[in-house]
Amino acid sequence: MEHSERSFDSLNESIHSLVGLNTHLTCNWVDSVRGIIKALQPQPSVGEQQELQDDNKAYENSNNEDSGVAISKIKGELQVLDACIKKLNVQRRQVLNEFLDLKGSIRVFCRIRPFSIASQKSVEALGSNEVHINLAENKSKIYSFDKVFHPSSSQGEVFSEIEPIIKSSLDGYNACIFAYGQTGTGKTFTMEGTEEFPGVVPRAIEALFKHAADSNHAFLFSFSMLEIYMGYLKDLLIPNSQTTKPIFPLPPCLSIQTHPNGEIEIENLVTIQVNDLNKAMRLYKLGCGFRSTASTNSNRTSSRSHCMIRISISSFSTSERRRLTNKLWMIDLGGSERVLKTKALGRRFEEGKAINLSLSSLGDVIHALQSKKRHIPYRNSKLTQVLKDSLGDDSKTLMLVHVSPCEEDLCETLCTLNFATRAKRVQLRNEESTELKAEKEVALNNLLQKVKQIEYNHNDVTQEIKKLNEKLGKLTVVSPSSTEFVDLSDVCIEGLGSNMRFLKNSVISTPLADFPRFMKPTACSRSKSGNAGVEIQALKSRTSLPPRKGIGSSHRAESVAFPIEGTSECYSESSVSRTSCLVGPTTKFSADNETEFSEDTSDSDIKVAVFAKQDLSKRDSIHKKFNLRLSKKNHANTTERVSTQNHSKVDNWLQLHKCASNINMFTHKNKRIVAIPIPENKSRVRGRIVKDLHDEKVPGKGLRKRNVNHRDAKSADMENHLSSKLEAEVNVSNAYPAWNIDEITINAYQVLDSTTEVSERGNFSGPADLNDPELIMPGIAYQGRYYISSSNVNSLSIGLIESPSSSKKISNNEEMLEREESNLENIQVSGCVTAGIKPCHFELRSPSALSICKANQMDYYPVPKSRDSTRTGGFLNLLKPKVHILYSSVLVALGFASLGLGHDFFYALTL
Ligand SMILES: Nc1ncnc2c1ncn2[C@@H]1O[C@H](COP(=O)(O)OP(=O)(O)OP(=O)(O)O)[C@@H](O)[C@H]1O
Repeated sequence: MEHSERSFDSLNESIHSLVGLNTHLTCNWVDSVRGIIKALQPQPSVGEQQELQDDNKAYENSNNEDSGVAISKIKGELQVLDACIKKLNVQRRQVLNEFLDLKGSIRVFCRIRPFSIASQKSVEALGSNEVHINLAENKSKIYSFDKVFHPSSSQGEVFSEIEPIIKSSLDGYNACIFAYGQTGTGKTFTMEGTEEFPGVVPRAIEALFKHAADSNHAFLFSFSMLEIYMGYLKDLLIPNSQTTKPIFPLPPCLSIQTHPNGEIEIENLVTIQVNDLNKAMRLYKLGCGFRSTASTNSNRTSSRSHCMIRISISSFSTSERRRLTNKLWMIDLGGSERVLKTKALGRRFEEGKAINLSLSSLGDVIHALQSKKRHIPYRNSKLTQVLKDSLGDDSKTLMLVHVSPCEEDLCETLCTLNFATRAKRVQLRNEESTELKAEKEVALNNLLQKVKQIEYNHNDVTQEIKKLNEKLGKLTVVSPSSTEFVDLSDVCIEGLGSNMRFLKNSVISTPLADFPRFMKPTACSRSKSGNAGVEIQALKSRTSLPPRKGIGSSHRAESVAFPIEGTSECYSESSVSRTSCLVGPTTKFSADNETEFSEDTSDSDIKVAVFAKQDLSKRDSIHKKFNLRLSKKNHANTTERVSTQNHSKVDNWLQLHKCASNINMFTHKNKRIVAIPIPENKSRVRGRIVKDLHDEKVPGKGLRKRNVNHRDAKSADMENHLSSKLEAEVNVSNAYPAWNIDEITINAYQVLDSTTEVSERGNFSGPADLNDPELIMPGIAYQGRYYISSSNVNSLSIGLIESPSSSKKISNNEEMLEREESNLENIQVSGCVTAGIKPCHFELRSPSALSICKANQMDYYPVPKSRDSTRTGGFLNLLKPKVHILYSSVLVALGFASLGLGHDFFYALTL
């Protein structure tokens, strides 16, 4: 009370201050206001306070009880609804499957390209199922298809017919969508489309993400893209030689492997997990950019290969899916063409031949499948080998046949329709009775209605579940959805594991001896293509591997996938060497080291990889390292983290391509030489960063240091890169006498791969191989012969180190010193490299990098550069004063002639 009285005493003062009369608000003022407010509230007595606390407790308890009941009630309802959803999913899958089966497991659609006015029309669509062909004046033929698209049909209409197959693929069925047809009839337009009219592939990707989001299951999509060009598989997510700036070393070749359970995997194919539509689209565009296309007589941008997009879908609700992981293939086949008509020559001719051959093999396979033949000739082409597990009874196949309406293409149109006839027993109009047709139509309609009804119910139930989850979220601190997530996280672990089934399967111990000899390897298959760079690594590492006999138990793996440090989460099936070249020196794996191949070259395309136990554990640990295990706790966060991880990884992959596009490549005598860009502002020298030295004047020495920019490096490399065995003899001599060289260093570099060079260049600038004392030459050594013999060396650099007076280190593989122009001609370093039995000699104008790049380039000799150029430089220097005198004399003569000034004046000018 006393307190309140005191407060009231100061009320007057406080009110003054409140209305602004008191300009300085002091602590006292604040206290007094607080006191007034407190005093105005009636203070409960001790008894009252106790009562209030009891009331609160009781209220809280009753509240807790109520909410507890409500929560358990909602949970019960959720369980019922969940069961209902599962039931609906199963029903939908069954009905959709029935519907697709009735339509035929191999369905053929026909799309007629818009008519060009210049020619006569001979092909027309009749209704939505028939194509009418005018053969001659009184002759015509009608073909029936599952669906015929008129020339005016939109991309959306086409896709709406394809969408059930996309849905079916989410149910775990393997599916193949082909675009087949004569060249220039619109296959690429249908599949890829344009910005304005997106085709089947972008729409399918979008639909996959949409349906996956609508469903209550977690899906995992992995994206791969390859092409079959002239019978060779090429990864379209890796730049290749067809594109302007390929990476180096060449990516390892792709090979087709058959799992004992019949599944097909493509070894070394880059597979990237995509969690988001945009990223998937970006990858798709990236792949499209690397396709082999060329201008032909029939099409300005003719696809010269089969382009194959594979989306692997994994989901974790095992009971409702046909498979845990299934594949959706979308294939833009190369255009069939009559070589005589297209008048293709040379390479175009070969490409056309290869395309026609593989198309014919595809026709054979589909025909054999349709006729239920015992032997299906999958092995006749790479295309059918790759699709072996996705073509067949248990898969959905859709052939989108494209025809031209023009009369001049009639012959090709008939060929295309004959192909379609083989693919599906396309009946001529009268062969199928109208009654039968009508019955089928009714049945199809009924099934379609059923599917729609089920989907409608499904949506209702999903909405209900969402509402209940929201309610539950409000009632509980720990969101009920997190419990859902916990379940999901379990599934995720299972699913991820299953997606990477190779790891699980790999646990099945299979003694090496169990494999027949023909499954083993081959020097030939290894050296087949693209593995030259890897080969060195393989050879090197082989020494460190335990002898083969010692491998007691090894593990069979159909494919191996693991995420790569610092790059995309790319599941490169067995693509260990490829990925290591993307990652850097720390992640060194080589498939070749770890894989047993077949020795039968004819069987080298289909092989079973056998991995050593220790390697699997290595990969396993990588899986762990990269958080592929999701913890139950904080799953919501984890999911988010995983998804952002994936996103960033796709970004990394795309980023990597940007880097790769900066890698320049040029050829000399059919050998590939790579010049890798050096960052302009800084470069690493022996582990420390050296600032840009461009045009920096070194006091007192008259020297200019500069970083070798990319162009310089390129030209220098071009001229100085030598072939070699990994044995080199270097003779450094004739150094410029005025340059007090104290030390000559010869550094051997172990260039692992292009990425290593790009990112870790500095780390390799030390004397690399490093235990060899001959590699570093201390003391004065103007001349000498040094022998470098090491299997680990694939790049050398000569460096000259100045006397302690200047104590400037002036060389590095990346950093060259050049004299002032006037001195350039005097600096010479000559080297001699023994390449096999043929020694070759070269000279460098400056003490720049001398690189010996790559093995297996025995016949590659340097272009002598320096002698000519230095001579030219020296000659010019000699000429200079004479030219000057000549010039002055002319001036003098002109002066006399025109101005008539005195002789002495002009003479002085010449001095
Ligand atoms: N339905 C269509 N609507 C509009 N333009 C089309 C349609 N079909 C094809 N075209 C156009 O015809 C040209 C050739 O098409 P496209 O390149 O897709 O043929 P293709 O069958 O893939 O040929 P190739 O087998 O030689 O690769 C393109 O310019 C394309 O835009």
